[in-house]
Amino acid sequence: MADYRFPGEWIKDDMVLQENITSEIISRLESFDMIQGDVLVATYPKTGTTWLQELVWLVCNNGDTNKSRSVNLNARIPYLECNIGGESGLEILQRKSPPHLMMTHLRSDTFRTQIEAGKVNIIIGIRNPKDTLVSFYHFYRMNRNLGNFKGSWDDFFELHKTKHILCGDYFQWYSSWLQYKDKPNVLLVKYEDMHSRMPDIIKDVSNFLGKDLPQNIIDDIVRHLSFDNMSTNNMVNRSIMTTFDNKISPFLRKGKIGDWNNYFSKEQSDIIDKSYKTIIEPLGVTLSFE
Ligand SMILES: Nc1ncnc2c1ncn2[C@@H]1O[C@H](COP(=O)(O)OS(=O)(=O)O)[C@@H](OP(=O)(O)O)[C@H]1O
Repeated sequence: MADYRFPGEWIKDDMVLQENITSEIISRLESFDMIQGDVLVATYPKTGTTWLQELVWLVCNNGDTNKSRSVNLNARIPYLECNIGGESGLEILQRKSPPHLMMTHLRSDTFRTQIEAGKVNIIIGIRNPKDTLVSFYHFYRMNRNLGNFKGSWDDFFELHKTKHILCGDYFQWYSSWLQYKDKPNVLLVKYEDMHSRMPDIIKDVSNFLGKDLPQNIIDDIVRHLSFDNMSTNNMVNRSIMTTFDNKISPFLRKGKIGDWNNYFSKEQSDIIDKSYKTIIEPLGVTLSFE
């Protein structure tokens, strides 16, 4: 098999991070003061981050779909550790007045002090690992920064098995965050629930953040968040990002549950099932795969 591993300088604390995510940004994040009312969306890549960010922003902004259609999502909920266009999400955030809405793909270790202080509201997004990995595989293919990954699905699966994947191993990542899931300032949102009962999820997020939205606004948000609407909305579909080649695979690709059935062998599926049963379920979390 060809060597698809990343260069050594991309590895920090046993986790692969893009080279522009520097140790300096990470140490600044460790000491960043998060205050009452701030909201941190924490997700492993490809678990519905964008979908959840858009939902959270709309809940916090009284369902203002006009504004969300005219301002890029990265400007509304900065991606803390990522350096886009010469500045990190943290720098973008610091120009805004609080309360701060922010997103991270880092494991919880970086934010231990802020989590334990209990002020920031944390929303952890999760999706079943099989669909997550398939989505990640296509993301690697369309991402110019990742050399438009040329390997096969099997090659990609092997990379994940050796944990040599952006943001590290799915299971390790969720072990780090799910230990906090029962804290009062933490809410867990499942991608599959956003599919099956979006109005309830909007209400759960609203209650968690102390917002009370009328039914007509909830209905507007549900419509705005449909896959068809988001795929054609340039403020969320990442079509303006030059690092992504949407012709290879669109950022909003299929948006389905169970697409993994088209990729996984029985052996690959068994490997993921085993980790799911030994790592995720004992943490009190069950996920839908179909
Ligand atoms: N509205 C809506 N409905 C259903 N599914 C949606 C929606 N918005 C985003 N998605 C799907 O989420 C996947 C992208 O995940 P992320 O946003 O976490 O990607 S990233 O980490 O920010 O790069 C990616 O999944 P796949 O289609 O399976 O690749 C997106 O299609």
